[in-house]
Amino acid sequence: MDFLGIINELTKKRVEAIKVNARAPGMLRAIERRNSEGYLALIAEYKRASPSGVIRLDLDPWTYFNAVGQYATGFSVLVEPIYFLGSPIFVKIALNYGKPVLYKDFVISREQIREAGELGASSVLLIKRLGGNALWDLVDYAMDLGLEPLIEVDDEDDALEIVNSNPNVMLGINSRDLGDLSVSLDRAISIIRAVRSKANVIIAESGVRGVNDAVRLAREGANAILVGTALMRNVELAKEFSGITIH
Ligand SMILES: O=C(O)c1ccccc1NCC(=O)[C@H](O)[C@H](O)COP(=O)(O)O
Repeated sequence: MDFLGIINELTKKRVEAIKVNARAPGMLRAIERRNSEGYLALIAEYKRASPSGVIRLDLDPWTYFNAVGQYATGFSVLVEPIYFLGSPIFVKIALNYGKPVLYKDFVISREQIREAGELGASSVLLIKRLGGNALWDLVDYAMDLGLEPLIEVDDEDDALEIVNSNPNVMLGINSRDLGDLSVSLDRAISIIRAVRSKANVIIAESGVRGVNDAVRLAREGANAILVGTALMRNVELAKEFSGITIH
């Protein structure tokens, strides 16, 4: 098939996605359900690039979601267009698979949360260090729109502040320091240990390279792992990640 034939087929699929008008199922309940079955929940992230560079451009969203969908509890979709080569259309495409969908951006405004709701996402990422004093207003606004906030932290003090303020929210613990972009699973595990007795649901984000990393996080009390790079590079890992038990 020549390029025009290929792009014509892809464009037809994209147009179909644009027509989708649906709300994805809830992320929190899906994680709790997977945990009740005795397994760590996997949130598979569609991530084409990052500030470190291009990850994968030859893996279209349909191929990715088809490959990981049967093993993932939910999807995370980057919509940030500059560093991550993301797009809101990827959220619409993810809706086709009947799974919860996390709208992933650097959210600083109600307009972005409104976009997440209009697209049909289940959940929206709110980064504690980015939200600052507006964080709880953004949390309330998201919940008013029927979205589940995932509040992300990368240090122990912020994690404790969140779980002491609202233990019922989903807490994302990022092993990536959003200041210097260093990644440390040990730091994430230290934060998990500090809050696991108080947190409702802990999602360990970033730096999961393989099964051993995921098993460590499960043993320390993570309810879910959010994996991007490793899955974009090898979608076969989804099956392995989905079979990790929690204690
Ligand atoms: O992924 C990055 O390099 C990054 C840099 C700066 C801010 C945020 C960044 N990532 C966003 C994420 O939260 C990750 O995409 C997600 O946790 C998956 O991480 P990974 O499995 O390590 O790709």
